[in-house]
This record gives sequence, C-alpha cells and structure tokens, in this order.
Amino acid sequence: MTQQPFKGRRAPLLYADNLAFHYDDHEVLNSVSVDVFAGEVLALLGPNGTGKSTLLKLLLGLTQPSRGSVGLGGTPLTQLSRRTIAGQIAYVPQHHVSPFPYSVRQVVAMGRFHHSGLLGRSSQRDALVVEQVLQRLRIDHLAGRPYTEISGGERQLALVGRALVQGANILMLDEPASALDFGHQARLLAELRQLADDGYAVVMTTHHPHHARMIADRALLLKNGIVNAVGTPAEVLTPVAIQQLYDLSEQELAAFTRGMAAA
Ligand SMILES: Nc1ncnc2c1ncn2[C@@H]1O[C@H](COP(=O)(O)OP(=O)(O)OP(=O)(O)O)[C@@H](O)[C@H]1O
Repeated sequence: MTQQPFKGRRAPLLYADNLAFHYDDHEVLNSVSVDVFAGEVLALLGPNGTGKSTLLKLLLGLTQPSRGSVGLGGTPLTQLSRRTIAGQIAYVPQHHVSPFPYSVRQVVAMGRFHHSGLLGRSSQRDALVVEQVLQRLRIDHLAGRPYTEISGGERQLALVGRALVQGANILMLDEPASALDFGHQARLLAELRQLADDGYAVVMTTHHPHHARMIADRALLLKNGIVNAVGTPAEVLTPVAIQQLYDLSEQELAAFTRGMAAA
C-alpha cells in the first residue's frame, strides 16, 4: 500500500515498516506500514479487537513486533533507550487507574520524570510547565483534587496534560475522547488539532469517523489486522468504506448518519 503524500513529503518523525504481531497463534497485525509526520493528526480507525491499541503499543516500542520494524527519525526503536523514546513520544492510554490519591497536579507533573529522573527534584521550570499545561487544558481548577476522585473525562484530560509536559513531539492517544462529554470532546479535539498545527505529530485511535473528519489530516483504516486504506478522511472515510469497515447494512449506516446530521 502506498502512503499518501503529506505536506510535501518531509521525512517522517516515526515509521513502521511491514509490522506483524501475534499473541501465541492469534495473528493480530499483518503487513502494517505507516509513516507519522510532524504537524499531522493521524487517526486510526477499525472495529473492536482489530489491533488499533496493539499498533499504538508497537509504535511506542512497548511491544515488539514479530516481524518488521519501528523507527524514530530513522533509528530503529530497539536501538534507543526508553528515556530517549520518552523524550520524543508521549502516550495517553485508554484506561488508567492510579492506586494512590495523587493530586491532578502531581499526576500531570509525572510527565516531567524523564527530565528530572524518578528521584530527581522538580525544578521551577518543571513547575511552570505543569501550570501552563493545566491552564492550556483548562483543568487548573482541578489541580489540587485527588486524581482518584475526579470523573473519567477529567482523568483523561489530566493524562493528556501528563503527556504534554513530557516535552515529546509525538503524541499517541488511545481513544482520547471515549469518556468525554460533548463539550470536552469538542475542546479536546480542537486542542489536538492545535497541537498538530503547532508542529506535534498526533496519532489517535478513535471509534468516531466524524472525529477523524473534524481534525485528522489522514485516516488509517484497520480491519482484521490489515490496513484497508490510508488517506485523507475525505478520500477514505466514504459511506461505503465505513459500511464495509464496520460491517453495517445500508439501513444501519443511513440511520446512524441521520442521527449524526441531526446532532
Ligand atoms: N494480552 C493479550 N493476550 C492475548 N490477546 C490479546 C491481548 N491483548 C489484546 N489481545 C487481542 O488482540 C486483538 C487486538 O486487540 P487490540 O486491543 O489491539 O484491538 P483494538 O482494535 O484496540 O480494540 P478496541 O477497539 O476494542 O479497543 C484482539 O483480538 C484482542 O482480543
């Protein structure tokens, strides 16, 4: 599959070349290649269990492929330390439960650990970056609250904050809007778009084609572990492609589309 050109075909920040992955004898991904560019939002879509989260973990170097390779700036991840990778790629997981009642400010500040080290002292600069991100995401009013006592959506925003203070230029988000109300979804999506416009590469999985249409430069459609299509949302997120991707009947798709149009 050819990659779609993106913004004049600059060198990718991150590449995945011909990835395969399986759990025991269950093949999850096969022949997956994708480049990630600075300044873009890349949305990964596909049915439940099709391998989106697994692909993110491979791109992060948290899991090793059974075939193929992932590289940062031309260097395979296997040759880079976790610290180096953390300096460039930040991850916002789908679910995160903290066993301790850290404050939201402390959770966000954890993203600075790779700057100061786990036992290192946080500097004034660390504290400033944390406050700026709390304000940018409009969660500064939650800063002193225990992370264990805020809503799922608020936790999601705190995790985005933790990723931002890390200073990485690639953000990977696993269904970032899944627990958010309509207003927070709209704000988070706008924030992700702004981050890409500021030069970040944003990679996110989503179950919502309209979220990809709203902010993504490219969408990658994954089905049964194989890339069905990659291109601009207008090119690849056609009604027919969505119907096939999610095995919808024409009536189901039409009813859903009517509901979206009415929203
Ligand atoms: N630890 C594991 N051991 C065995 N199989 C696993 C494990 N984690 C995931 N799988 C399987 O790998 C496949 C891909 O899972 P993955 O979580 O990547 O899918 P996904 O597309 O992100 O799904 P969803 O949209 O439901 O979050 C699924 O069939 C899943 O059951």
